[in-house]
Amino acid sequence: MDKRNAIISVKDLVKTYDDFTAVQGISFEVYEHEIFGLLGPNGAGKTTTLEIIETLREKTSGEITVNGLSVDKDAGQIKQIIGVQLQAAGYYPSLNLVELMELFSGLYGVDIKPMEMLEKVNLQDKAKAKYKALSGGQKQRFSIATTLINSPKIIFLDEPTTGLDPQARRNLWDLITEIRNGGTTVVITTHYMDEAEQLCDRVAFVEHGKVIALDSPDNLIDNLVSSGFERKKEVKKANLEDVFIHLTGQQWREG
Ligand SMILES: Nc1ncnc2c1ncn2[C@@H]1O[C@H](COP(=O)(O)OP(=O)(O)OP(=O)(O)O)[C@@H](O)[C@H]1O
Repeated sequence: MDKRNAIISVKDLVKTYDDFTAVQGISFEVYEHEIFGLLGPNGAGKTTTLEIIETLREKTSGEITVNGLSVDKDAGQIKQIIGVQLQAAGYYPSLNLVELMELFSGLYGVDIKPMEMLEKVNLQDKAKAKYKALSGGQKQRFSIATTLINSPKIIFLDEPTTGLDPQARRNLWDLITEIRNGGTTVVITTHYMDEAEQLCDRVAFVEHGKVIALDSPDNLIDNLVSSGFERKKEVKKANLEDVFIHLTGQQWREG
């Protein structure tokens, strides 16, 4: 197989906060056009790692390139080719979604059609709504739309489905997959292993600031099984989440 093209390369990344080392020499590559998951317990160092790659946080040491650009020398250029979810606090309460899109595109210095951006995330019917009037899933979709404003090569999604119901989560998985299929590389963090299994092409498990495993979900599961691991309880063909989806349907919820 041809070697895949690495769009992000992280080598020996270290981050210390005073005398605490949050990231202890992490190395990994993210390939172009994949959905790459950073998984691990609370406090493992995932957000710190993402924010350093996004050039939003200083590293202590290590080498990082994004599309061949160095975070040390080319932070401005990196910002132009990545999409990052903005903090909800930036969504001025008196503006509607179209106006917010216009505001953000102005900040990025790009000319976009707000309705087209909202259509991408199926929020065209909410164009005149204020952000605070959206449901949790709609807020996340809007936030993902804002990452796409500058037509980025890579988007970073930090726990995009936390707090959402099973339908809204699955809808977001479809959306994230569509974005990837459109040619954008996606880096995501999540605490949901079913999500990582469904969505991610490859995942890195981070624990105490180190990568302890990195592979496709399939390979990681197969390796565990071949080591002799067996689930204690026999798995049913469906789970309670399947019941939820079966009962309530899969369509977008606009209520
Ligand atoms: N600005 C900071 N100053 C000091 N310590 C920090 C700072 N930011 C993060 N940390 C610490 O670094 C460690 C890693 O935090 P980080 O937010 O990267 O973890 P995470 O893997 O994203 O966790 P979670 O899954 O809870 O979001 C934690 O112990 C955290 O308390």
